[in-house]
Amino acid sequence: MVVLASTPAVDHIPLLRSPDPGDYFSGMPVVDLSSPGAPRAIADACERFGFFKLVNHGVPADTMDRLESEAVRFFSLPQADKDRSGPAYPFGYGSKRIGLNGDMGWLEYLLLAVDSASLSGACAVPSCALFRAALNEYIAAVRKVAVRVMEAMAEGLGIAAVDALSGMVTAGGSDQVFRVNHYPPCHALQGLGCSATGFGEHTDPQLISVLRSNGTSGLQIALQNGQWVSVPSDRDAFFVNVGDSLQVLTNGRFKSVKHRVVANSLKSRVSMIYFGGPAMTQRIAPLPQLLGAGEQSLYKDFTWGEYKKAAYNSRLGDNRLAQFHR
Ligand SMILES: C=C1C[C@]23C[C@@]1(O)CC[C@H]2[C@@]12CC[C@H](O)[C@@](C)(C(=O)O1)[C@H]2[C@@H]3C(=O)O
Ligand SMILES: O=C(O)CCC(=O)C(=O)O
Ligand SMILES: [Fe+2]
Repeated sequence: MVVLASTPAVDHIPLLRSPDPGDYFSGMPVVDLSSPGAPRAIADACERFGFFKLVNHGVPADTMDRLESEAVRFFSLPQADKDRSGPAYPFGYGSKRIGLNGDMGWLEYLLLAVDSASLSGACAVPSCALFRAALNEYIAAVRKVAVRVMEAMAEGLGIAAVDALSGMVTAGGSDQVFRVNHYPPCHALQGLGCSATGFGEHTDPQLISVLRSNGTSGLQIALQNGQWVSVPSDRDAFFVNVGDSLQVLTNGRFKSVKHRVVANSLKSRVSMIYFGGPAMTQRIAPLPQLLGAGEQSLYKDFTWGEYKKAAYNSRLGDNRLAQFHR
């Protein structure tokens, strides 16, 4: 991190040295979901990086574009109108503050509850009918992709029950969240050789996160050796993250990937992310089918409800799983 005499606009936002363009992720696994080799390729990418790019996923470009343009329209509203959709917690519009424990980023966002395959009936935000329709269409589609990916993960891991993982997000009471992030350009830092932190480094607590962004890069992931690399944007693809809970279910075989977003000084970034979490009472422990003879769980026993509570009491960059290690 760099310390600069910052401008008032970015006061309280951590600054990062601009990524070296040479640090683009050249070894990115790209998985074709329509190919017979997808299960093995997905499992391999989750073991090596906890992250991969997904193509040929079958979600029409229109579905993605419609939501993107409705989101852009929403984030262009006057601040007072957007604030009427707040606060962010438990669900709603938020700006710069992330979580409830003092984290800040150069972004604004909508955090939304998902109920089976659409926005939760109780979720009044956003109030615009077109935006809600675009959200519901997109959420239904991305959730299907998440289910297909989790089925492929189970197959790639050699588990006979195809729904061993996906069943956790399709079960009644599963805890699914949807988030739309907008990172405005951070003009104040143009030419200064550093960038504002859009979304600070963290791992996602859930099982799986499926992200789609516009054509503005900014997402970075940490490789297993600790090196940060930038993920080139691709508006036609999804990017899939392994979350903490999936790392535990696989007893550490799949890696929960550390990631962050760096704001661009010239262009806005819009991302939409589906987070697949299980029901609050779901026990999070290594699947017995994955434990070799005599192999013990690396983790203490806990439920998703217990883990979520601990996660929401933690700071963004904390190693949340550490307290659950045996
Ligand atoms: C600082 C925080 C924000 C977060 C809750 C937390 O206390 C730690 C985990 C964060 C995270 C990361 C992934 C998702 O964006 C998110 C919605 C989630 O489930 O966990 C956020 C939380 C948030 O923004 O509220
Ligand atoms: O907005 C992005 O590109 C990623 C944000 C993220 O990691 C998150 O919301 O958990
Ligand atoms: Fe994340």
